[in-house]
Amino acid sequence: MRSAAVSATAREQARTTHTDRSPRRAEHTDPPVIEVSNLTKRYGEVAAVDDVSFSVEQGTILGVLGPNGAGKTTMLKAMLGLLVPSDGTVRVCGIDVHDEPARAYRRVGATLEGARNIYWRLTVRENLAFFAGLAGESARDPAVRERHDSLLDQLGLLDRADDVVNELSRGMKQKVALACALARDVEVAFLDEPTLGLDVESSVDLRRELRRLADERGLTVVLTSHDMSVVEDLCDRVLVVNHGHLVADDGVTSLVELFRTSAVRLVVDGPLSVETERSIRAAYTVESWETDGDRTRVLVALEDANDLPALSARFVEDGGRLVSVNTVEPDLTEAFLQLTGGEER
Ligand SMILES: Nc1ncnc2c1ncn2[C@@H]1O[C@H](COP(=O)(O)OP(=O)(O)OP(=O)(O)O)[C@@H](O)[C@H]1O
Repeated sequence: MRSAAVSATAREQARTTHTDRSPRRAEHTDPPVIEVSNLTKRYGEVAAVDDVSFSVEQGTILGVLGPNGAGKTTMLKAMLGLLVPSDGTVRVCGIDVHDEPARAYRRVGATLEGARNIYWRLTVRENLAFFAGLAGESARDPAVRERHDSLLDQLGLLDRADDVVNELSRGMKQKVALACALARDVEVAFLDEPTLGLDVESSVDLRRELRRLADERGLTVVLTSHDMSVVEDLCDRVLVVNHGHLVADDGVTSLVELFRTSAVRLVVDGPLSVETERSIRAAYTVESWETDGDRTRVLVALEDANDLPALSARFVEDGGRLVSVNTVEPDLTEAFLQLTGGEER
């Protein structure tokens, strides 16, 4: 993966390019399922969420990315009506979540703190029945029972359905929490870090199930994640949040496309004079240059692949030997680092 060294121009480009290019958006004519308008939440001097607006169409899986402390959880809580915003409004299924939280809540499932909100002394199936019951649904209703069985099956929990949650592993508890969020016939699911703590297989099961629910039932999903592979693999659209601001709102492919410039990693053994280094740095965008004994590793941003032979030739003109040349394609992780300034927080 590339460093964020050449990111200034790309970041500027990204900041001025964001908004509304969800591939699904153009296909829809229905009103959006979620409408967030000028949402702001301040804690004293800190604006955890700062004047954020966006809307989400039915059946979209929306990923919310951002470094630690960017404002993702605050945004999710405000969207769920769990905290009072300093400014702005949130409508879910046309209902203002702050004016009518109970009515909005009936349409929504959520997991916010892993498996902490489920009942560890009840069995898996009893938990699902309880959460469905909150919306007036009965687990004796064959349609509800079928939904629960399907969820448990897809998440690999069917054979543990009658076990007390307390006896399950941490990852399984996490999956039960997700099943509970979807136990009612909800239209929107808000999932904070849904794959955290899941093994690879469980994470894949969960992604598959969310995709199925979005495609077959039109479930709209908003999830936060620090796992780029989950977002890249699952989400139709990505919001990138930094310091409470929306810095990007786009499809995964389009976000990666913003940083289309490829990089080339060259490893050279042998001499490389100071003059050669200077002339390469003057002619190309060198992102990193590391020398370790006789070996030099260099990362160069290259706009045009046709420049590669000339670049390689520059590295061997002092008599060195080219050990390897690899192109490095941009991915969502790189796009994220560039959009957020590559900050480790
Ligand atoms: N109850 C609170 N009181 C004061 N400040 C808060 C409170 N909740 C959040 N904050 C601040 O708001 C900012 C955003 O926090 P938030 O938890 O929304 O970030 P996040 O993007 O979810 O982070 P992480 O990825 O670490 O979970 C941070 O600066 C945080 O310290």
